[in-house]
This record gives sequence, structure tokens and C-alpha cells, in this order.
Amino acid sequence: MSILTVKHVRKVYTTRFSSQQTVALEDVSFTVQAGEFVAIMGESGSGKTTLLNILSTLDRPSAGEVWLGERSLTSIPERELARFRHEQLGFVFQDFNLLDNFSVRDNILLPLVLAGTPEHRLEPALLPIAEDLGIAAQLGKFPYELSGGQQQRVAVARALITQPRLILADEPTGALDSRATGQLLEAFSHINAAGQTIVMVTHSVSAASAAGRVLFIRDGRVFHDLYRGAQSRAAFQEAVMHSLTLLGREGLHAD
Ligand SMILES: Nc1ncnc2c1ncn2[C@@H]1O[C@H](COP(=O)(O)OP(=O)(O)OP(=O)(O)O)[C@@H](O)[C@H]1O
Repeated sequence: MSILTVKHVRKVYTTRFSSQQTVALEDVSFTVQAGEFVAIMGESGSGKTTLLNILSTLDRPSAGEVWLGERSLTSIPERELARFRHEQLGFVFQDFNLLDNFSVRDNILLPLVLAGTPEHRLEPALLPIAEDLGIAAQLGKFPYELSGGQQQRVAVARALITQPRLILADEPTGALDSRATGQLLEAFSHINAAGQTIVMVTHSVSAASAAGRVLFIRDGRVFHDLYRGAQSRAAFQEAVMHSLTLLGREGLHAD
């Protein structure tokens, strides 16, 4: 079952004070099946953030269509978008985006509280996710009392708490050291194995090789679409590296 369908998406930015136009996405098409873990790679300026903004309904394409399941994102009225995002999507960012004055527990529960979930449903939703992500002992702490890796796993728990159809992650390992990166990727693999669909933008070959598929973007198009299949992670990492040599490696790194 396809969960995300991107059809001939084009995005042109026009600068406000001149008529100069930048074509960020020329013609992007791909489909993500339910349960896939997809990494998106491409050099700086290739349009990854633009694409992620469109998938997350923060921006609209200049042309083309994006479907989440049977819903066309371009047809959702502006006033319904925030609610749609809340209900259907989970976000993980490079810099965690946790609220410093909220405890870990309250950070994770915030999306449910905002959605008006009854009090008695909160804790039962929270505990399995916190345990799964290895942060159950941190629930009473505040974000500044945690390591970067723990903070990012709190952010993943917050993204998962609403049981979104799709998790969108933008450079989630960008601010983490290699140990915390390994733990986060393990967490992603684990939640993906449990059925969660994930789309992750990354510069890191190592992070990309944790996914089941890597889409390479170049010049505003999908340049290459690589599936892991039965390969080991190490073999897939080699294959991703090889694709990057075809792509030109500027701005991408192997760690
Ligand atoms: N708001 C904007 N107005 C005008 N041009 C923009 C805007 N946002 C992005 N661009 C341009 O669109 C192109 C794609 O940018 P985008 O940020 O999507 O690339 P990226 O692949 O995410 O890059 P990076 O890896 O450096 O984050 C670039 O040429 C960029 O300068």
C-alpha cells in the first residue's frame, strides 16, 4: 500500500524584490510504501529541504501533486493544515526542538494534550514508547539535563506519540556524536521494524545505510533510487558510497 505519492513536483522560488527565479525542484516523482524507511540524499542546494517542507505541508509545490494515502495535500485548505500535520505527521529535526521549560514527560505528551486527549490515556500511551526508546528513566528530567542523544530520542518519542502515518526527519543525526548517532539509527530501525514509515533527509552515508532505500536528488530530480534488499548494512553502505561518486560528493560525508 503506498502511503506517500509524489507526482511531478516542481518548486520555483521567486525572490521578493526582484523577478529572479530559482528552480529548487524541477520534476520530482516517487512513491513510498507503508512500512518503508527511506533516506533522501543530495548535495547542498539540491532541494532536499524544499522537498521535505512540501511533504510536511509547510510549503506548497508550484506544480505537481503530493498524496498522503488517499488525501491530496495540495487540496487541503490552509485552515485545516495545522490539524492535518498534528494528526498525520511526526517530525524530528536536527536540533531536537524540545521545550526547555517542560519536563521530558510533558514534551513527549504535548501533541496529545494539544489534541485534547483525555488524561487517563496519556500515561498508557507514553510508557511503552519511552521504554522502547530507552528514556523511561528520564521522564521527570528537563531537556538540559539530558545528553544530545537522549534529547533526540525524546524528540522521536514526541513524534511517535500521536501514531503518525509518516515520520519526517530532517538531518536527525546532524548534531549527534557517533555513539548517539548509532543509538538513534538503531531506534529508527526498531520503530521501522514495528511498522512505522520514515522519510529521513541526511548528509551522512552511515545514517542513510540504516534505511531500506536511498533516494538521491540532483538538479531538482530523483537521480537514483537505491534499495537495500537483502544486503548487509555494510554492503549497502558501500553501494550508497558508490552512488555518491556518480552524484559528486560535495557536502556529503561518510560518517
Ligand atoms: N525561500 C527561498 N527563496 C528562494 N530560494 C530558495 C528558498 N529556499 C531555498 N531556495 C533555493 O532553492 C534551492 C534548494 O534549496 P534547499 O534548501 O531545498 O536545498 P538542500 O538540498 O536542502 O540544501 P542543504 O543540504 O544545504 O540544506 C537552492 O538553490 C536554494 O538557494
